Amino acid sequence: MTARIIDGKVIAAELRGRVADEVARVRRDHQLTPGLAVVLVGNDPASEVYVRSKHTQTQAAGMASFEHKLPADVSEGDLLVLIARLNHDPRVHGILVQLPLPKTLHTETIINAIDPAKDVDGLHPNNAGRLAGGFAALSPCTPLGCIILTKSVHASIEGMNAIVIGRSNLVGRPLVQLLLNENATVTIAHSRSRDLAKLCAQADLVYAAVGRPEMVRGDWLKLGATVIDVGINRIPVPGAKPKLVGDVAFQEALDVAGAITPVPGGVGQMTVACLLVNTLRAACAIHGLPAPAV
Ligand SMILES: NC(=O)C1=CN([C@@H]2O[C@H](COP(=O)(O)OP(=O)(O)OC[C@H]3O[C@@H](n4cnc5c(N)ncnc54)[C@H](OP(=O)(O)O)[C@@H]3O)[C@@H](O)[C@H]2O)C=CC1
Ligand SMILES: Nc1nc(=O)c2c([nH]1)NC[C@@H]1CN(c3ccc(C(=O)N[C@@H](CCC(=O)O)C(=O)O)cc3)C=[N+]21
Repeated sequence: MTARIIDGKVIAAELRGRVADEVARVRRDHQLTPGLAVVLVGNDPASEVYVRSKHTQTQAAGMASFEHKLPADVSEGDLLVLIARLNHDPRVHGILVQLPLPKTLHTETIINAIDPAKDVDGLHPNNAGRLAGGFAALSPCTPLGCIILTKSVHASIEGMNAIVIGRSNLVGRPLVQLLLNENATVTIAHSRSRDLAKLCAQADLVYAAVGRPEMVRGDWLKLGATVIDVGINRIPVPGAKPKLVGDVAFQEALDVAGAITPVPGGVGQMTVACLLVNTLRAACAIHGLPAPAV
């Protein structure tokens, strides 16, 4: 059996196209141009690639893009001043502070300072709490992308057994909440879990969000399982640019899974597309417009 490869590039491009159509509509009918501000502290090269692709795609969708690059030694006070300014800027509807922040900054203090209405990462406790309560919220982009990719395979995931490996605030935890909202049966695994292979063997849906290259092996998987690989691991290659690999041993999994996302070209593509969706949604909500049809 060879698994179907879920093409994140195609699905993300289609979603970005729908966002661009809706952006054109709100610009025309409501003179509203959604705007996204991205804050990058320090100059981690991997982060810069991601920030650049967000910038390009935001503009391609007809939205305004604002970039703020701050030195790694910026003070917490200065960063909080910038966030307050973005909170009050009427051109800005989405604020994303790239994580992780340098150790000298207190992440919780920074995230808490973002206006929850502009929190397109869904990390503010207001949004995280709303999601956990099953209420409407801005939800984190990567988990939203994981659900869309899953639904490209299964129209309904009600009653399916899902395992989420990883419990970070950015990925694992909110993904668990979204899966529960879809009526899946969810197992949450993490670094203290015992016998991951046995837990995976039960799962119709496997989500790997760990940050350990190729940790999930092919023989852990149930035959025909749908595998969504969130991991982005950069493996150094002498004399060449680093190779990207996921948290799943892709070649092994191909023989067992029913469908699988590649790295790159899978979840990462959806994260950026969903960021555009969240920015559009935030802009409409802030302006009292009905939720957009994406
Ligand atoms: N494709 C995309 O768009 C995105 C990709 N990523 C990638 O996804 C991966 C995860 O990111 P993120 O959630 O931010 O990472 P974190 O480091 O914040 O969280 C990793 C999670 O994995 C768990 N874990 C660590 N080691 C093991 C192990 N041996 N067995 C089981 N669980 C383990 C940790 O458990 P514990 O809680 O016990 O420490 C933790 O919950 C990374 O590769 C990251 O680059 C991240 C965001 C977006
Ligand atoms: N506040 C915050 N929110 C985030 O959502 C966030 C973050 N901080 N910090 C870093 C992680 C990582 N992340 C990625 C998003 C897209 C790709 C992506 O587009 N990947 C391409 C490849 C890119 C390449 O070639 O380098 C792909 O998988 O096809 C990767 C990684 C978002 N994160």
